[in-house]
Amino acid sequence: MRYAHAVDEVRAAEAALMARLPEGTLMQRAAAGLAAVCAQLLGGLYGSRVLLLVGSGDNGGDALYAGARLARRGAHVTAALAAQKTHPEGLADFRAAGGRVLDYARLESLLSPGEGSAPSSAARRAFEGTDLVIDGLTGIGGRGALRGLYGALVRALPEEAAVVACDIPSGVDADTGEVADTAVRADVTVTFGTLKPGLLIDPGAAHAGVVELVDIGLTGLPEPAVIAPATADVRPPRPEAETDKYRRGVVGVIAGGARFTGAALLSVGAALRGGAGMVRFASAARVVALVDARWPETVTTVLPEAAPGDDTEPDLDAVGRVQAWVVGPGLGVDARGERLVKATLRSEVPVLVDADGLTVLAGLPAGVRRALLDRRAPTLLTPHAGELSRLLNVGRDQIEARRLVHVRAAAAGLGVTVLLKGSTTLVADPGGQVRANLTGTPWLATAGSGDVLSGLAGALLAQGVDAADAGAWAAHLHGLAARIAAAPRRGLAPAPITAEDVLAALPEAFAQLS
Ligand SMILES: NC(=O)C1=CN([C@@H]2O[C@H](COP(=O)(O)OP(=O)(O)OC[C@H]3O[C@@H](n4cnc5c(N)ncnc54)[C@H](O)[C@@H]3O)[C@@H](O)[C@H]2O)[C@@H](O)CC1
Ligand SMILES: [K+]
Repeated sequence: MRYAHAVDEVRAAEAALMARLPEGTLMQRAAAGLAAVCAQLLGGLYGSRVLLLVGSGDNGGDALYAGARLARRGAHVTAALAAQKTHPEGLADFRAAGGRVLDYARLESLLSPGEGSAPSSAARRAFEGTDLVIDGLTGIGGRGALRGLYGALVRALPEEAAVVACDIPSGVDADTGEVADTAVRADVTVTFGTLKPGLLIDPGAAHAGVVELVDIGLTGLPEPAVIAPATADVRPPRPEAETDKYRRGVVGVIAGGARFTGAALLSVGAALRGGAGMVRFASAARVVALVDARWPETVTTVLPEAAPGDDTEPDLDAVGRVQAWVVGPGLGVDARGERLVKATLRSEVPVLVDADGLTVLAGLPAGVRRALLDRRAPTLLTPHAGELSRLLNVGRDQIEARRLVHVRAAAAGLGVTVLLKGSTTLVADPGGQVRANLTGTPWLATAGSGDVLSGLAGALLAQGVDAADAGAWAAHLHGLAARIAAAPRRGLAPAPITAEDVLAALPEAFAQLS
């Protein structure tokens, strides 16, 4: 499990600790950890060329002290001072260790653009041959787009050098993972005390590379703002010898309609492979026939079409007893879809609403929606950014840029658990805790993969897993399955996959759980 804390929480814990320790102790601990990771990456330090990017705050101080440690062990270290004033004691130590300083004025002239925003050839020449860059421009104090020389410096970095970010890649918002404009792309981020949410959530996570946590002795941190389960933390119930199919959990899937049938097939398949004892499926006759043919182990029910104008609630009792409902994939957003979404939400078992089911919810008057979602049993909504945009009435771009903020707002505002799909899938509880999934892969961005996720999470809900774990564990397994499908053998380059491939790889993903 990886834990991340918000910046305010880190600062409060650091302040309490600093008050008890001699001045500068924490920074020395941070710098020692940073230097150790850099030394390991470089292999031999002697004669290696290291470039420090030094900003105006303590993040720059960490980089200067770490640079001094590397210089004392024989590395050629240059500090590019991107601010007029940098950490004075750190700079003095760096100079005393024999470090070379590229001061602000010199850096400014090196970076003064030739054409457009491309780095000047002078900067390229100056940085040529660098083995390793240590990014100490901004850490948890960074706000908004990189200003002054920072952005130009980051854009002028030599491509061949390894990049180690100090605490968080500069340009990434530590609390949200937002990247306003330019941000450092690190191979490794060495972070101190605890992870920051921006290291776990895209787009920030994609800039962080491998995240190494250095213990600086922080204690008294509150409950983490974001947690990221590891594979060992994913523990779906295992059937025991005496478990029968009903006790393992029965999932009811209501999916597919006049236009879409594939979504129903994928969702049912994933529910079957997700460990449920039985899957019941209900839909229009045409979809039921397809499900019967593809998944004969499913118990199916044809839902009669309502006559125009007839808004009596569908009889879900006719489908049989279930321990959780999955409603929405390919359902359609017409009156039929609306009646089915309402009927499942009025039941007393956990409900997962996905895809068209979410669009239906978004279209309901707020009061009706609130009443439907005010239920005792767990409710899990699984939107992608577009569906969440409709639910929150916020632009899709806004959601993509600030995923953490919006998934939390949705869970708190709707009073249910919300799983936001995307490059980093996030699952938020109404209470504010968020789980981030680290197994995602861009190969998952393929039609139908969300239908697989909904069936899988539904199967976990039916087995009694709570909504936040069901969402997070399903996302984890789904990501593992996609990776297995994309690169089935070690050493193979990943290849494009379909949702069917993800479905087929689910048993192997389960096999990786301890
Ligand atoms: N507080 C502590 O106890 C410890 C802090 N440590 C380091 O200190 C860092 C936090 O230091 P600070 O609070 O000084 O903050 P930072 O060094 O992260 O950044 C703050 C400085 O950067 C400038 N700045 C912010 N956003 C900018 C932008 N977009 N463009 C250009 N300039 C920008 C601000 O004006 C300010 O001068 C941590 O990330 C960590 O690296 C470590 O030494 C461990 C101990
Ligand atoms: K940094």
